[in-house]
Amino acid sequence: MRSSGGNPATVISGQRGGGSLVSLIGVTRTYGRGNAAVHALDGVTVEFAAASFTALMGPSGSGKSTLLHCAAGLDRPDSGTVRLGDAEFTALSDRALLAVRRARTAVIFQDFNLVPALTALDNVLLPGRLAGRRTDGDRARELLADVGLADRIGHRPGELSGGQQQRVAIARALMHRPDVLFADEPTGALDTRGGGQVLALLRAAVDSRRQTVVMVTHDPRAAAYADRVVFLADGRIAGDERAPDTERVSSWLTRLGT
Ligand SMILES: Nc1ncnc2c1ncn2[C@@H]1O[C@H](COP(=O)(O)OP(=O)(O)OP(=O)(O)O)[C@@H](O)[C@H]1O
Repeated sequence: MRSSGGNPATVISGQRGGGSLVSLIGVTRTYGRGNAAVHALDGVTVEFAAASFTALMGPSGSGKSTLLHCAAGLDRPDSGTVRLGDAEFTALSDRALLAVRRARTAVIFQDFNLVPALTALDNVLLPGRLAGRRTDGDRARELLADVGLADRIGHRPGELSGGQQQRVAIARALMHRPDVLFADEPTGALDTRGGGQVLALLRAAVDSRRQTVVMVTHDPRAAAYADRVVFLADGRIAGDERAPDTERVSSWLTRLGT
């Protein structure tokens, strides 16, 4: 086990796969001011290697979602640096950041974020249409088949189970071949079977497509699909576990008071 108190000089690197793809150095994010200030991230330094699967865990309010959002460029830190490859998010204009995010990242949320009026196929095609990219229906159908939904492409979200909806969201996320998939409790609303299918797809994105996955989860069984678990407590890195298993992750969480 290794840990860092968030010292910017100590970069916790994500081994496995290639070198570091995503890095945060000395990142702080504070909400509110004065006595009401909440230090959601308090000097976090961490790297995520290319083609690796990392789970972010920790007690409620420890800063997991804030870290994910800063790493994904959805939120801007107050200080510190966030990089994706050679793109320094913290130095980019909003417009340039959006362009990098659209090209190289995808985000999967707990509540799927599908458009209820659109079919599975049209949901998968929508981000490309909004970004003005060429529509590739064959690829969308292929991805829906890959996630086990070949016979559901014409169904709307309301006609699909939670697990099926999340698999549509994964097909949508994979459409533009992102380097990094950020997932915020992607199995939080699913039963064990549906959650297992989603986690297997995220694992396959890393193993077969060489993509990088960073996932917030509260579930030690979900974390066991990852190569590594980074633990947060009070906005700081509290631990870093390689090749995690359910038991070790659970004992970490007990120690952190979860
Ligand atoms: N928009 C906001 N305004 C004010 N405070 C916020 C905001 N977003 C997050 N916070 C606070 O920052 C801290 C970290 O929040 P964050 O959502 O990152 O934690 P988390 O570990 O993901 O929690 P959970 O497991 O409950 O989802 C919390 O104390 C939270 O209340």
